[in-house]
Order: sequence, then C-alpha cells, then structure tokens
Amino acid sequence: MLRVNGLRRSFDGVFAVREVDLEVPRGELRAVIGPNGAGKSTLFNLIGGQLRPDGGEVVYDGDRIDRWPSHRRARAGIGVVFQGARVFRGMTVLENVMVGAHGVTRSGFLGAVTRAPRHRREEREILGTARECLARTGLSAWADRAVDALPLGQQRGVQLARALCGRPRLLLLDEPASGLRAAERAELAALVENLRTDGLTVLLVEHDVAFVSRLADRVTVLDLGQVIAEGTPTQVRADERVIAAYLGAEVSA
Ligand SMILES: Nc1ncnc2c1ncn2[C@@H]1O[C@H](COP(=O)(O)OP(=O)(O)OP(=O)(O)O)[C@@H](O)[C@H]1O
Repeated sequence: MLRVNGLRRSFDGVFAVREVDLEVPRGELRAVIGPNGAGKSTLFNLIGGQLRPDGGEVVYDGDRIDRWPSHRRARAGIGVVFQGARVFRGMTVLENVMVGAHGVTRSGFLGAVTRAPRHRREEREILGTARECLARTGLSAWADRAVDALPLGQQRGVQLARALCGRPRLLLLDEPASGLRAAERAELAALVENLRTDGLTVLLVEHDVAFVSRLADRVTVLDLGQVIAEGTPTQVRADERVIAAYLGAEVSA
C-alpha cells in the first residue's frame, strides 16, 4: 500500500529524515515512534504531501506520489489528521465533519457556498457521508452540538471523522493521543482499532510507546532521522538501540 525508499529531507543543512525505508502492507496498522526531534512529523508530512523530499521516493498503491501536491494525494485516498489539529470553532460537530468531504467533491467548498444545483446535490451527498462517518466514530448523538462544547477526546474523534469523510484507504495520524487523559486515550485507541478492523491501512506517528503497543501490528522506530529498529511492539520494546534512544532522550531532556 505504501512504500518509502531512501527518503531524505533536511532543514538548513541538518537532516530531519535520512535515507528512510518503510513498507506498509494493505490493512496493516503501522506505528512510527521515536524520541522528540526523531523526524516523525517530517516523515509524516513527506507522505501526506505537506513537504517535498530532497531525495528518495514515496510510492502509494503503485504510484510515485512524492511530487504530488497534498490535495492530489487526498483524492487518491490518503487521509490525514495533523498533530495538534484544531476543530473549527463556532461550527457544529456535523459541519466540522462535512468540511472533510468538500475537498474530494468536484465542486469543492466554493461550489458549496455558491449553491448551484449540482452543488446542492453534492451537498446532500456530503451530508450523508458526514453522518455515516460520525456513526463510525460513535459521535452521532453529538452531531448538532457546538464542537467547542465537546471534551478534547471527542474533538479528536471529530477530526478522525472529518478525515474519514474523504474516504481514505490510507489514514495518517500524527500523535492523535497527545494531551488526552488515560480514559480518552483508551477510547481513541478503541476507535482506531475499529478502523483497522474495517480494512483501513493506518500509519500512526506517536511519541508514546505504550499507546502504540496495544494497537500496532508493527512498529518502526526513528532516531535522528533514521530507522533504528522495526518489528512487533514486543520486539522493538526489547531492542537495545530503542531503549538507548529513549533513555538518551530522557536524560538529555
Ligand atoms: N520546518 C522546519 N524547519 C526547520 N527545522 C525543522 C522543521 N521541521 C522539523 N525540523 C527539524 O527536524 C528535526 C526533526 O523534527 P520532527 O518534527 O520531524 O521530529 P519529531 O520526531 O516529529 O519530533 P516531535 O516528537 O517533537 O514532534 C528536528 O531537529 C527539527 O528541529
């Protein structure tokens, strides 16, 4: 489903991602972990299309996509939930989720605003999709509530539902559990697990090893922009290079 070969990206001459190889089969939930500054978000943005690589390639479903703009990747089925993403305040939960579908309709958001007949038809389709995605994330009962009124855990659910509205086949999640309380993390984990059971391929970038251990089929560990280990959660947790990278980060923090 996703193959990354020799991917490189530097900022001001310093490598953030250095010769990274990654292969994620269809239907797998892959976690990418690593200490602060390991290059996780950079890798995420190189796959999602927010950044261009200096070298190497990203192949998605047989197509080389590393020069494609992010909206083309979205249309091809790559859904993204960014680190620290915000909900649209002042809008309802349902409206927040509908925004996710506008990007993939032919008329887009502008068409929805001008309300031509075809756009009205698309608007109805979008509404249906949004309701379906809210149901998938267990948020239907909140559809007409102001999104600001929801606790942070459920706001993350709204972001997930918004990404699902684009009907992704590969879902990229950057630290979705950050800032959540233990019970909210558990709920989010259950939600992500359900998506995987539905057949979605998921790439989950996360700092917290415990969170991914329960969820991931396999884990790729980055440190200083390079892959230092890859395997099942049990394998990487026992890996000496991984332990050293995390301990080193704590000592220097
Ligand atoms: N836009 C940028 N401009 C300059 N340097 C950057 C930029 N983005 C990332 N970096 C640098 O690249 C390195 C990797 O950063 P990145 O954010 O990818 O790591 P990370 O593993 O996601 O860290 P965190 O867990 O803290 O989010 C860091 O040294 C960072 O300072």
